[in-house]
Amino acid sequence: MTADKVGAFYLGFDLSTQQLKCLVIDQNLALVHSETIGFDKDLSHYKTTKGVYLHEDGTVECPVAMWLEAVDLVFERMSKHKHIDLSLVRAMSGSCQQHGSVYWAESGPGLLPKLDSKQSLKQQLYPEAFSRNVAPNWQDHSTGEECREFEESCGGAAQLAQVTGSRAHHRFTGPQIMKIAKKEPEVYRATSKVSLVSSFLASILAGEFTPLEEADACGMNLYNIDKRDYDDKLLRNVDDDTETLRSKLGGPPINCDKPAPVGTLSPYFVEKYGLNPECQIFPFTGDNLATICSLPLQPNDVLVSLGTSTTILLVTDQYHPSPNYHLFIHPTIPRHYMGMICYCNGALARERIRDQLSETHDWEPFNAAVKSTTLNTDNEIACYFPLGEIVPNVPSSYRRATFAKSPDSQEVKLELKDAFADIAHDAKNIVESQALSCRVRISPLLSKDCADPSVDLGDSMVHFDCDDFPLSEYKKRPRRAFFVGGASKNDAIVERFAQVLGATDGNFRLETPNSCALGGCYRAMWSHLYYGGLTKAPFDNFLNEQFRWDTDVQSLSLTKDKEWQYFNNKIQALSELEKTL
Ligand SMILES: Nc1ncnc2c1ncn2[C@@H]1O[C@H](COP(=O)(O)OP(=O)(O)O)[C@@H](O)[C@H]1O
Ligand SMILES: O=C(CO)[C@@H](O)[C@H](O)COP(=O)(O)O
Repeated sequence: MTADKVGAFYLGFDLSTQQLKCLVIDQNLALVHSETIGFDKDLSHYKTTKGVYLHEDGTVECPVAMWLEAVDLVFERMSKHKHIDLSLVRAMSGSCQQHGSVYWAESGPGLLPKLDSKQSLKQQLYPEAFSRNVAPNWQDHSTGEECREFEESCGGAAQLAQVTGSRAHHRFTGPQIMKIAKKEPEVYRATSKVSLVSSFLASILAGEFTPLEEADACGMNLYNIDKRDYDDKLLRNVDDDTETLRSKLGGPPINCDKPAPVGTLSPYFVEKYGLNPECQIFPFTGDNLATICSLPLQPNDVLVSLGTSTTILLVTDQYHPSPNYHLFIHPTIPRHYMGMICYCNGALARERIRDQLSETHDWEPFNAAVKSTTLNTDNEIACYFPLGEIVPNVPSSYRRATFAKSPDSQEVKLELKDAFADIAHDAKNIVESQALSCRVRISPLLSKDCADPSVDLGDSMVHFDCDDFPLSEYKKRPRRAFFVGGASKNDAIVERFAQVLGATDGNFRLETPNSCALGGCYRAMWSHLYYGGLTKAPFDNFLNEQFRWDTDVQSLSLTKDKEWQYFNNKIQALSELEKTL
């Protein structure tokens, strides 16, 4: 690239529920250092449990002062590190837990530019700068009433999803602010500005109040994605005076189409920790949105996170909202969205079957069944939901069936079963059906040109979630699939998922506990270079070229067409089976 990059560092933060993490990368995208402040351990005087206060009524919140202390502590530790010259940091960005909100008092934003480096952030900002000492956390589930009102005001869950990318959720910021306006009216009145956790941290670092970032603002149930503006009908759920609320929200969110700094680093950090006064602060976003920036994900690529839950993140140009998943504006690729599908029943459901095959909780018998080519499950389909499921939205349930296609009508007939021949069938079927559920849910989000022209699926209709689809919808295949999370180290599970999803341009596995903070580093670096005219490459091309493919991901085998086509036959059966739930 250019000489300007020589000796440059970029910082990526992640202010999550349990910790504040800061990663340092160099100009070659190599990780140079990582610093973590664990809230329960390093700031134990706040007496949080896993970073939060849990209340009996379902309220979950985090102390804002703890975050201020964590920011000073992370810089203090990094400044003592011999190998990191903080004056070489050119830019910072990062991510934070989504949906959480911080409430500034009238005097709060004005205090930010005047911070004295001889005192701490907490001494100078807390409690005066805030109208509320605690911030609602995404685990809060105390806003059932508010969610109902949000959906009713819009005509229902599907309509709210159409406008904002998601139906109403307890954790989303709109219902949370509504609850505070209703139940703590004096606090709401005393609030001059509301930040998301992401814009709060960006404001602290920039030393001035910073508006919300547009991609993260999609997690509020307040932002009209089509109009790219707050929706007055939805704002009225919180405050009849929508202009007042717009002002509290800090005006229009920061547009993600082109990178621009929200400011340069506050003199507070420059003087106190020896950072560069020209260091740029670029917008911060939500953790999932930053995760897609940690990989060279391009349109129609999919990230499959096989953690406790299964979460699919996907880059799409198709705005096809559903009450069962989320769409957010993409933080770095213009005219694109991030689709996020969360399943409750991932690893724990698989573990139950594993344990029926092995008293010692060994994955080997489970894996042998998943990989078996002789165990015949061709006409079997099943759903395993020990927990109520989000997609499809059903209570805890198990269903097993065999199926047959009637030769004349193309219809699929199910025969429900209490059990299959043995548990090995369940092992194979659970992995296949979890993956098939992902395949049918991501298809409507893939571009039309992802359809495989060599495949004819017929004209039958199927039903998933709130929509009827022609079977031809499922000719689409993602471009590349990236696997992360605990179960991604299991070859049998990953290979089966890869076969069912059918990515055309490769399957990859990566092991990193740092995704969102790393996404912040990459966004900081690309934004700095793009804004300074040092690269013209869009974010996805830039990362695709610069990415450390040799060291940071493992390339898995390509999906064979035949293996993918095998599962075409089970789509109608899954649709019929879900109708029985
Ligand atoms: N070798 C393995 N095979 C299958 N699953 C595994 C394996 N190792 C870990 N897992 C699964 O990974 C899950 C945890 O995933 P992880 O990403 O670490 O958690 P979290 O989502 O809580 O961050 C466990 O519940 C376990 O079922
Ligand atoms: O609510 C969501 C996404 O909608 C969660 O993914 C939180 O954003 C998780 O935050 P962490 O504590 O994991 O950072």
